[in-house]
Formats: sequence, C-alpha cells, structure tokens
Amino acid sequence: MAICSSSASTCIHSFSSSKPMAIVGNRCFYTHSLKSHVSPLWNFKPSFSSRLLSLSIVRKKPRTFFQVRSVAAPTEATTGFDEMVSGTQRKYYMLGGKGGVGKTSCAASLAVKFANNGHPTLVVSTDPAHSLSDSFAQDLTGGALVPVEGPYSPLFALEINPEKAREEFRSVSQKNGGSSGVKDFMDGMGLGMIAEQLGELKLGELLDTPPPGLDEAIAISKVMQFLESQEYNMFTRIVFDTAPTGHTLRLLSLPDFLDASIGKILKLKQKISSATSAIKSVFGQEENPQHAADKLEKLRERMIKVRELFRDTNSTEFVIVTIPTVMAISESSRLCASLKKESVPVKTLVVNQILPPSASDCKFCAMKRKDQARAISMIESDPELSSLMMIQAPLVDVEIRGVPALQFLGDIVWK
Ligand SMILES: Nc1ncnc2c1ncn2[C@@H]1O[C@H](COP(=O)(O)OP(=O)(O)OP(=O)(O)O)[C@@H](O)[C@H]1O
Repeated sequence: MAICSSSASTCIHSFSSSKPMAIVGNRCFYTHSLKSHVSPLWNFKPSFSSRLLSLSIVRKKPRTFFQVRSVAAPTEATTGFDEMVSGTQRKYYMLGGKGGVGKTSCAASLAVKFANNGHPTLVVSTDPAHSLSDSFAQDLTGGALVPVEGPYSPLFALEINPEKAREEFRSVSQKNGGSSGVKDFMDGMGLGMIAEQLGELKLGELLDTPPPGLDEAIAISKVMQFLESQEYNMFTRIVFDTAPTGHTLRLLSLPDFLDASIGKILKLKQKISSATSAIKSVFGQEENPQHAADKLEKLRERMIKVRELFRDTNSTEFVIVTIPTVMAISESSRLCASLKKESVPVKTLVVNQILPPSASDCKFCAMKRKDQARAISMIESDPELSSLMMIQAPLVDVEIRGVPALQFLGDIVWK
C-alpha cells in the first residue's frame, strides 16, 4: 500500500493484490512481472526501517531479490542497456534535457549500472550548477577525479569547475589580443591591421560575458585532456551529466565558432611572433606569445575533438531526459531537432517521473495522470521524438541519493 498526499487531499492507493508488486522503502510499486534475479555483484537487504535510503548492501554474496520493472510497456521489448553495456571499447553517454527533469539522477544511475556491469566508469558533470555530489551523497567537488564508493568496478566522478577552466582559456586568449591597449601599441608598431583583425574576433567580449555553452565546451575539452593521459585510459564508459538544454544547444555550435575564432588568431601567430620582444611588454613577461599561440592551437585541437566526439555514432550517444509535461516535451523536441541537425547521434528518450499505476486515484493524482498521459501521447506523434526509443521511468516516492538508491533507479530505467 502506498500513501499519496497533496495539500488538497490525501489518498491511499490500495494496489490490486492480483498484480505483482515490489517494495520500495515502505511503499509498493507494480511490476509487470516479478523476476527472480540473482545479482552477482550486489544485493539489497532492507534494513529494519525498510526505507530505500536505508537499504544496506551485501557485496558479492549472490541472493535473490525482486527487480522492479518500468511501469510502461515501450521498454519491455528493447534491449537498450544490453547494447549500451556491450563491448569494451570506450563509449560516451551524454545526458541532457530541461532543468530539473532528472538528468543527474539518470546519469549517476547509468554510471553505477555500468560500473556494476564491469565497466570502469567515469561520470562527469559539466553543468555549472553541479549536483553529482548530492546525487551520490559523497563529496565529489574539487575538479579532480574522485573515486565513488560502492560499485563493484571502479567508478570515478569529476565535477569540472567551469570558472577555473574558463580562466585558463581567458589568460591564453587575452595574451593574444584581448587586452585593450593592444591596438594603440600595434598601431605604433605598424601592425594596426593585425590589431583590427584581432578586435573583430571580440574574444575579450566573449570571455567577459561568456555565452552559456562556452563553459561546457571548455569543461568537455578538459575531460578529453584528462582522458588523453595513460592514467585514465582504463575508463570504458564515460557518462556526462550536461547542463540544461539551452546550454547544450549553444554548446553544439560553439566548437565551430571557437574553431573559427582561434583559427583566425593562429593565422596571425607568425606576425605576432615576429614582434615578440616588443609585444612581451604589453602581453606580460611571464608568457611568450609563441607559447601562448601553441596553447591556443592545443585548445583549438581539443575543440575539434569535442565536436567530433559529439558526432561520432560509433562511440557516442546523446540521451534526452524529459518529464511528461507539455513544456518539457516541447523543449525535448527542439533539443532533438537541433541534435539531429548537428548530426549528434540520439536514439533514446527517458521520460522520467511518471506516476506509478494505481487502482484508485485521488482527484489530484487523477488530474496529474491525465496530464501525463496527454503529454506522453504528444511524444508518440512528435515528428522528432516518435522515432526514439522511449524509456518510461516512474516517479518514486523517496529522494534518490546514494549508490544503493542509484542502483535501484538504474535497474528500473536502464534495461
Ligand atoms: N524518478 C524519480 N522519482 C522521484 N524523484 C526523482 C526522480 N528523478 C529525479 N528525481 C528527483 O528530482 C530532483 C531533480 O533531479 P536531478 O537533480 O537528477 O535533475 P536534473 O535534471 O539533473 O536537475 P538540474 O537541471 O537542476 O541539474 C532530485 O531531487 C531527484 O532526486
């Protein structure tokens, strides 16, 4: 039995006893079937209070437990997770969507599931407002890779500090044309044309008021930098918890934009280097322009890699997360169209927070359910979204925090 309450009313869902149910916390959910499932890795062992978050874990002691299956039919026939988990070559999963729909919860639960299925996994937050630490209930801050305790295979988390990453870029770019005294100085040197060309790039402006998406592009390029090193080549699954839709859309066009801007700067590299000694006094002593230009070239290369990564159908998939509301679905449809336009591989749509079935609804729940059903039918007729594989995930009645809870969510969503 599950208790549902709203300010207007309180109702009790008395689930039909003829249907199989599973206990989550002290509440019940329907399952389409109760499967005896032996987990080779972890087993949930409800503690006395039986709340989800107080489930304790018994490691590596196979025991039968009930697996809760999604409330919806569309995922039943798919082998979505099997495909995601197969192969040992590195794969990237980017989860994105409207703010607050459950991107972090879905990304973290996917990462836990990969790790529990034998993949050394890295989960990265490129959202300037990180919530990975909250989701894992562990301190993952600091901009470095932090091991997540709990899963069977190594799972590391990384919360990129966008401000710090941007600073790095800014310091390099400013030395290549961002500072205001440059034009006068260069005029004096007979290099006014270069200054004008640099001015056209508006790099200073770009960095002073960075467009949403720049942080994320830099954050992703930072991750690529990490992954280039020997130390991190063990990761076979990388899951990105991206910033809300608007940022993602801008991010997609950024690599092209930055590539063009940086490309122009690099064309001026030679001319700038020829005035090295004089320019040093303006650009600062600590960094010589040649070195700065090399750094820029590196950044440009990384931007190109980010763009290629987003479009690589063999290694990358963008998963759209949404909720069953007209607003969220409309936004997801736009996101999907933009992703397709940019040739980003997208084939999965997670519709999160769907009310679980109930034999008797209160007025509030009945209205909500009707709304959700209408929104879901919108997906089915949406020209962008209807072709995606739809995963329907239930709204659970406890907050999803910590590895056991994420494993629980992962077993519902990723099948
Ligand atoms: N299926 C679900 N059932 C119940 N609660 C959920 C579910 N999915 C997510 N939540 C809760 O919704 C809240 C928002 O989730 P989450 O932080 O994952 O969303 P987000 O899309 O990453 O948000 P943001 O855009 O702010 O980063 C959290 O409190 C999370 O526990």
